[in-house]
Amino acid sequence: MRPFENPVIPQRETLLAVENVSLAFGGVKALTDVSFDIRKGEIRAIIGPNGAGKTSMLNCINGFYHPTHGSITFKGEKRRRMRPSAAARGGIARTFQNVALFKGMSTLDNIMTGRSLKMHKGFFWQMLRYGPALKEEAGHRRVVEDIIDFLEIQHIRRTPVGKLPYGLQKRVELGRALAMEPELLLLDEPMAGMNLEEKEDMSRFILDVNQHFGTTIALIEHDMGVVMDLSDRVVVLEYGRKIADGTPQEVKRDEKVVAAYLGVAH
Ligand SMILES: Nc1ncnc2c1ncn2[C@@H]1O[C@H](COP(=O)(O)OP(=O)(O)OP(=O)(O)O)[C@@H](O)[C@H]1O
Repeated sequence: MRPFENPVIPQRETLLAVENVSLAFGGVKALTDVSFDIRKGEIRAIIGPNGAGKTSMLNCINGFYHPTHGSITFKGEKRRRMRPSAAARGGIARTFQNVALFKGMSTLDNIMTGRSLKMHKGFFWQMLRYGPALKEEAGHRRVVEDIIDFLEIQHIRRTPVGKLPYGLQKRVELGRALAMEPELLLLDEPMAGMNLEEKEDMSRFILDVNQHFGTTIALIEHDMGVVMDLSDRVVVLEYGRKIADGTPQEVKRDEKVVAAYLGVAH
């Protein structure tokens, strides 16, 4: 049993609340009146068949898209519109369905880019390698080296990420998101394209991030085994609408969920 499910632990506070969110692209309704919450410290899965609106929902949460209707409240602050940079500064980091890294740069430098929002001495001073900027950079490097140790990728710290196998690129992307020291980490299909061993490694890192750093995690995942093993609660979308919400066990038994997945290959 995941610690979160222990009945003696009182219900955790809400970190993020999605309320009646709708999103349309012209005539296409990507999301219709979706509400759910993410509690502090939990792993929350967002699942559903292809085109259900999962990525659109993550994009609303981190400010890439602005809901046509509804609102998102993060740490008690309700926002109709939020820019991705403001979301990142506020503590929301994400990874993408297709790895989005600087392919020619090393693992170390890619993860270092995750620290840019934390840098007080601006780019200009960093370029001049001005004293205080150098001292600050050393501090950021220590954080990045800790993340590299944590993710067990010391052996590839100097390798350009474009030369790495896909599974390791996904791990570096996780490292870059962790470098932001997020309160809420959004993972868009973190296991996509991975073999079984890579999936097991990634699952272990996701659980470790959640348990050791207390990071709240929302993840989109198609592999049901992974969803059932990792998540505390699951929200299910179909055609842009929420059709179920509950523990993995509850959701698995839900007739609407079973029907939504019948005949859908995942
Ligand atoms: N930028 C966009 N412009 C137009 N339509 C879009 C855009 N982004 C998403 N959509 C549409 O919104 C709907 C939801 O798409 P979304 O990518 O959020 O689904 P998903 O559940 O993440 O799918 P998948 O599992 O295939 O990644 C789809 O009909 C999609 O075609």
